[in-house]
Amino acid sequence: MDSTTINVKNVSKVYKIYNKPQDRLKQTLFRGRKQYYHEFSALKDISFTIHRGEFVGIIGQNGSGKSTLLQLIAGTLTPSEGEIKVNGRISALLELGSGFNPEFTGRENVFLNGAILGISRSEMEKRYEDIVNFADIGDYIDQPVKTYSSGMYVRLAFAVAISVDPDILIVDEALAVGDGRFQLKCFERIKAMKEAGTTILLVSHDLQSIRQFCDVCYLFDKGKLLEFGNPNEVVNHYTKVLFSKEDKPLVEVKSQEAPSESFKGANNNKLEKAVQEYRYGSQEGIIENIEILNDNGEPVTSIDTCDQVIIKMKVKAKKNISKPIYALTIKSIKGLEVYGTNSYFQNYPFEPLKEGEVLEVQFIQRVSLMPGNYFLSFGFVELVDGEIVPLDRRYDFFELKVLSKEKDRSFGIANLETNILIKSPVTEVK
Ligand SMILES: Nc1ncnc2c1ncn2[C@@H]1O[C@H](COP(=O)(O)OP(=O)(O)OP(=O)(O)O)[C@@H](O)[C@H]1O
Repeated sequence: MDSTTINVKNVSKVYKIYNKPQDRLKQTLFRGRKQYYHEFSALKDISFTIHRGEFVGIIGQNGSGKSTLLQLIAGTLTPSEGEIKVNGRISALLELGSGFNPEFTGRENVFLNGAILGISRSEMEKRYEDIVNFADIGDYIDQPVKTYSSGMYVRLAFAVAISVDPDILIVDEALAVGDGRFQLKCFERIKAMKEAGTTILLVSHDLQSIRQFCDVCYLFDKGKLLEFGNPNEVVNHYTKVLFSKEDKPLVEVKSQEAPSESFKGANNNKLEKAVQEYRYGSQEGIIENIEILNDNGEPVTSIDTCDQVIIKMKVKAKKNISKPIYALTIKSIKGLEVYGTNSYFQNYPFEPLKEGEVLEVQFIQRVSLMPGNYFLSFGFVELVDGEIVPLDRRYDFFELKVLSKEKDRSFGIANLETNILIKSPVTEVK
């Protein structure tokens, strides 16, 4: 069976922008003899294929075209050029306000949505209790939707969207409106749907969720698909897009051309670098060298859980830097940010650097992490007019192996080293 669920081929979307509402009317009257609008390309020649059961994350800055794309796939917009083929039933949670009639009650909207998706009333009645339980909005279900808070609205919209057994579930940022507990419940449900073969498209500015849940991530910028692939890598690249300025684009440094690469590991062997190291920055200051040493001052690539390491980072200023900041982030192998800190967050006073100056920064770190592999990222940035300017960022530079000390089968990410005391029963005195 063909596993293709969505095929987008050379799709562009052009919006007509009218300066004044009356221009739209004039345009109709003059029937093209004069143009009262200008065109704006929201999506430019986009092509990709999504396969059955994929969990796709879509990211990009405001206005990059994400919602337009989802609406095109959902069929609520038509492309100006190109073709979209969708295989299966789509259930879409697009922007708030779409999908429900505000004058109808929650209950009425549930059945209305079912009908729109071609589900009979009797079938919807069978699902109704589940929907109400998931939404958990109490008596509001019998109130007009226009009286709902945005949180209540999302709860009901999500409950309906998942109840219709879609082949493709599209979620446009809507979850961000719900409270934390509800978001978690939604993600749990989305994961279960994915396991069952549903294809999921999620637009989100929550990069942690994208890293954690998605199989593949698409990055849009100014209407173009910049890249797609491994969520961790694409999210890393996205931070570069976010920090780049029109007048001062940041440089991407490929590992092989990285300046004075002298990273040393155990036995002084040159270490195998984390495959997906991603490096960028203005390069007006560089991270020259990083060493991870154990308590005995020996370079290590693996340590026991809860051991302390000293991470030495050598940086070089290529210009005068008045407010330098030094940063460390630890991520799990699945991309979850376990911990991040920097000298600024820790209120370390700024010590200006002169051009050519070389400095060693030490992160003294107890690694209270459960056994597993973790990525370490490093940053050398500058604060300019209250804004962070990346000089040299080295994401996922190093993969650290944390080993178990004894036969401890505790689980989780943080090793909080609980001591369990079991006391013999206390006999009560009558
Ligand atoms: N109906 C419309 N008419 C004219 N321009 C539009 C219309 N809808 C969207 N646009 C423009 O198209 C561009 C892409 O918008 P879109 O909503 O798809 O971006 P987005 O990536 O979803 O942004 P956000 O993260 O802010 O939701 C924006 O510049 C927006 O102003």
